[in-house]
Amino acid sequence: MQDLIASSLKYQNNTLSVLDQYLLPHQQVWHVCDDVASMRELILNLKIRGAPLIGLGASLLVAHLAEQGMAKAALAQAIDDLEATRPTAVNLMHCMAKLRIALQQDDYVMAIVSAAVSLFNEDIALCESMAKHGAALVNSGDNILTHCNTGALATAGIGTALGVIYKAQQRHGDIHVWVDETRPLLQGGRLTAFELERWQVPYTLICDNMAASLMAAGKVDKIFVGADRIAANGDFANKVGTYNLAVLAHFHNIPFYVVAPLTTLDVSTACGADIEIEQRNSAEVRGVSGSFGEALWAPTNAQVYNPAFDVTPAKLITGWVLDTGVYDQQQVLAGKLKDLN
Ligand SMILES: CSC[C@H]1O[C@H](OP(=O)(O)O)[C@H](O)[C@@H]1O
Repeated sequence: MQDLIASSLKYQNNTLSVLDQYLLPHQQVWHVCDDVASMRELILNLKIRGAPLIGLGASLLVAHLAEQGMAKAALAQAIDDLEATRPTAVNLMHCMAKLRIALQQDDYVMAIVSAAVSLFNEDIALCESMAKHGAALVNSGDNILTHCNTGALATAGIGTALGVIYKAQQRHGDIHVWVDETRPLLQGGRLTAFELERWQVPYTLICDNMAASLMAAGKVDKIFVGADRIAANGDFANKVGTYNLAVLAHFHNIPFYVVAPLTTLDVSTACGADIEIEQRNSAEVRGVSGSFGEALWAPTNAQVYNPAFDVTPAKLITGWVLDTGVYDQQQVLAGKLKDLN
């Protein structure tokens, strides 16, 4: 398989490597990955994360295993096991479905490698398209709020929502970004801040509970977020805390945009209530340190609720920025997204 290089995923000299996003920004550690168990561990612990990227990482691993001579039945099992790793982001299921089709071909090794390479290169192009459409919505001097991390670290290209912000800054040169730290795993404070510094985009880091007062003070002009799964009616699942922002934006009449590739649309899921929300372990909320895993701040036995995502209804969304264009609420509530699939 040809060399493929992205910000946090690379296939070089027949070796698949993943940049450990859990350790960023203070440590940059690349892990070589050559088996299903290690890819599952990397995905489960958000060392590789981001809806598009986990699908691409899993796909490149399957292609690598196919080239290494893994038997057809074992490849089918690998696809099943990888697909089962995290339930909410549909990109993983989309990629694994493509590989299952490739596995049925006579020359399934070539077909799987070709599919994995196409998925990777397509993602780069999808990011550019989303960024172009989304940047057209940004005005000079805008203060944009974003949540979690949706940049190059989470994709093979420049990102989804953060790709829009990057392209808008290239166009205007004078935007500012409010960065939600995004509890509990701090993808915003750790990863989005890291990327915006790299891109020299001015930003201010905030705690998630500060967004409301900034909106009340008129300091937020637009909100752009990513998505893990968009239902047929336009509802979408995204990092927990997104729904908070949508309700606040609606109250304060602030444009709220979701940015995702069309492949994040899952027309087989009718509405947001049908999206499975991944429940994660309590240690992430309690905070764990030290070799004994003692809680950093909450009592060790605290009861914890830790959904990784929440669902935002279509009625709170101003626009859906896809690689195919921007769709407003009237179009989506009239069923436009189903026509796109
Ligand atoms: C372009 S990434 C989309 C999506 O994935 C992130 O979730 P996680 O960090 O748990 O992988 C987050 O919800 C982003 O908006």
